[in-house]
Amino acid sequence: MTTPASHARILVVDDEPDLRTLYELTLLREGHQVDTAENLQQARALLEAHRFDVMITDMRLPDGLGMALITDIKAQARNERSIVITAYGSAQNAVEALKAGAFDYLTKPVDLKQFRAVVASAVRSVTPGSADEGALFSKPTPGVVAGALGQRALDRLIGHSQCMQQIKTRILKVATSMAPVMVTGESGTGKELVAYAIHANSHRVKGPWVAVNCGAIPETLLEAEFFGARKGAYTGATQDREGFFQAARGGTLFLDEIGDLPLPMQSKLLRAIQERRIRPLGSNQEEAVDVRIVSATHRNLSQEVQNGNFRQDLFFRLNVIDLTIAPLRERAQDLPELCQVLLARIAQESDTPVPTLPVEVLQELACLTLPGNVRELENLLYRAVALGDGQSLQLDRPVQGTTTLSDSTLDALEFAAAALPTREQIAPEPVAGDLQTQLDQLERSLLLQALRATQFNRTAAAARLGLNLRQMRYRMARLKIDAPGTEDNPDDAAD
Ligand SMILES: Nc1ncnc2c1ncn2[C@@H]1O[C@H](COP(=O)(O)OP(=O)(O)OP(=O)(O)O)[C@@H](O)[C@H]1O
Repeated sequence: MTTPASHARILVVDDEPDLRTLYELTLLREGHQVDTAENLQQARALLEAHRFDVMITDMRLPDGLGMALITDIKAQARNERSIVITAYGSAQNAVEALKAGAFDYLTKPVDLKQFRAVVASAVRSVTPGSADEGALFSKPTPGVVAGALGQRALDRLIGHSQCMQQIKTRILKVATSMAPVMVTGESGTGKELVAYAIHANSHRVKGPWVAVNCGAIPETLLEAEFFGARKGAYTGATQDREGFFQAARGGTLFLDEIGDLPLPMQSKLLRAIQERRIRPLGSNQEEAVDVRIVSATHRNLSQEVQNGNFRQDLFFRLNVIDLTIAPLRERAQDLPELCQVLLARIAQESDTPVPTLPVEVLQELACLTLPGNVRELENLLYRAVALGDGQSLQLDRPVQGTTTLSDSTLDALEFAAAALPTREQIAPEPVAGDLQTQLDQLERSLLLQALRATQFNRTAAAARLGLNLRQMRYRMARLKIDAPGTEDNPDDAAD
């Protein structure tokens, strides 16, 4: 019989009897089944005999480091989620444990509320059927599989180049832990799409997705925006306000353009991440933080650290796992598929037939440096469609540089182009004749245009169309328009 996810089987490893008992009682009270060990040897024996949902281990044990258990679990491809308890101030240990595959960590002295929250989060993330005796007779652990929402988020990332395939595999791998992820890549390479796919494939998918552009917030408002503010904390604060950390509780906080954060705010963010507590402006009470942080930057942050513009300790904290997206010019094989999908989207928005993409245009595109990557490609294609005769495309070349294609790139490009579906295969469904359907289609394309022009910020898109956010949400739901952050959590999305 499999343990229900909310009543998990948990192994606690700690050499201090009082702490062991405290953790055990806390977990029993939550309805979990608990086994305890006081050293590595006992823990290994228990792990050999049973499968658990979660293992909680102290870092320092009489016969070695708790890290060894995390490494064992990883090496044996077991399903246990490990939580490591580290001494206060040993940030390095926590980061190393996360890198070694720990699900999460806690710092001593352990706050029991936080302890329960972290365990609950680990239990929620466990693949059903992975623990207890039932699992001993079950088939080998399947690989990580995306849910429907997660799959859709992955599908939005167009491209089958080696880089994109690796990125998708890594998204699935890193999604299951709480370790902070940093997504790097040039502007327009899809960092936000990747970050959202991590959220959509994590056990936090039912929680909010809050995307923040750190570079777009005036410095004086940063603290209140991040941590919230109490009524009267500053002129104009007429009521209590939630910050990003509160809004993202139980979900993912995406900190885009993290390199733009000024140094004083970097210190405050570091403290919030390290201590997992925040204090809203004007409040004398701290609140526990329960968010997973994914950050992104187009800057070279190591360089920024060297130049003294970014705190090394914060970099270290945020960059536990890094995902780097190659620029489009280094993955020319993605170009045909990207053009095809983007052109189909543009055609649908403007209710015109999908134009053909002559191979010469494709080659011309592949020669461009495209510093703005996919976003720039999108804009180029928009202009090309507008300038074209409705059948074939005409490229309005940007002023920025070009590169010469190597023979292998040309081959890859031609191969990828040949594998694309034909125009007939991707032609949109013919429009049904009735007025309401046609009006719906027109409305849909106008909403999509506004959303795309505002990076899917629904508030800004609504304003462009003279609507309020509620009307926008209603129309998007009615016309089944998905946008990053709007599925499942319409109230918690980026805007
Ligand atoms: N692989 C991809 N497949 C489909 N669309 C993509 C891909 N990469 C980027 N895009 C599109 O390009 C645009 C920019 O993507 P996104 O905002 O995720 O990039 P970014 O790297 O976060 O950009 P910035 O650094 O400017 O914040 C979006 O419209 C996105 O849908």
